[in-house]
Amino acid sequence: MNSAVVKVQNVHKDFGQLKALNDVSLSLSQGQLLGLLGHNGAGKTTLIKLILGLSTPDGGQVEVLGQNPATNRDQLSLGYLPEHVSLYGNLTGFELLNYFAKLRGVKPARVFSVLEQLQLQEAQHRLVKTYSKGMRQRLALGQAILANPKVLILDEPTVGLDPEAAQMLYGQVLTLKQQGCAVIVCTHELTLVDNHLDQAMVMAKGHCIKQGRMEELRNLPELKTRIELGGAALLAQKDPELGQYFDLHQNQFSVAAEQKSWLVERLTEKHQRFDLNVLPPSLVEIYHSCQRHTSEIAS
Ligand SMILES: Nc1ncnc2c1ncn2[C@@H]1O[C@H](COP(=O)(O)OP(=O)(O)OP(=O)(O)O)[C@@H](O)[C@H]1O
Repeated sequence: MNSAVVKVQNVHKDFGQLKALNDVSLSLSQGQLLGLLGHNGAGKTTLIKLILGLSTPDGGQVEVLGQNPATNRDQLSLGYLPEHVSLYGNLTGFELLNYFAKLRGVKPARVFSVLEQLQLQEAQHRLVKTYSKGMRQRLALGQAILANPKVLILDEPTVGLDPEAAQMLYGQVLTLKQQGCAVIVCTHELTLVDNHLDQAMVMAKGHCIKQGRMEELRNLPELKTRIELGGAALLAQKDPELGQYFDLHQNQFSVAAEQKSWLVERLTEKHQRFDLNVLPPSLVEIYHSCQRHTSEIAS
């Protein structure tokens, strides 16, 4: 098992009376992608700022690559794509990345490889102000990954992008992840990241409501796995034990993690049905189930 490259332990952060972070912990290993989710004002950006070393916690500890990011920020291999990026429109894509490369002591050859990786080589000599939103966002990702960061933080990276541009951006993020980069993505676009995350953390009112590996979260007892198959209604009628798990409205079986194996076994062994489509709980369902706990938290 890889050791954690980002370790947040029991952090607190207050702004006057407001407890922006309340006993929040997380741990992320090399090559893992963590989704940081939560309503507006939940504390996601505050947490990101602590990890980036842009602010310090009032309690608890933050370690990035074994160091305190607040005191060793310049030495840390950290990339950041903020939610609102302003790029110099009167520079070309190449000039812009070259500028950041010089600033960070990155070899010029890396600029070419990043432009190629992000499929911007054809547009590299055009002014950035002529780029589409998707191209600008890719360029912004380019500046974040220029120095080959070991940890990359993305704040709402796909807002305003069309589905194709958004998928392309996540394609790039997955490549970085495969190369061992640990990635934290803060997003409200749950459907887009559902299949890509290794871990998710749901925050509300400065608390961590739920966190874990996606397999664990999809097996939370309060969530239902859905099973589709042709003629499900007839089968449910014939077999009352199966029938108790039949959802008439959705025309499918709906079962908690605990009974999932039983149901699948029943369908395959007793009824010899192998044409099942098993649909585990989605990230949206996980998120909404967590939000139900939010009202129990005092502001
Ligand atoms: N510098 C600050 N001074 C005072 N309050 C702050 C400061 N920064 C954040 N807050 C407050 O802390 C809480 C958490 O803010 P934060 O920006 O971390 O939320 P968020 O989850 O990133 O929200 P969003 O999804 O809207 O970006 C909010 O109530 C916010 O108003």
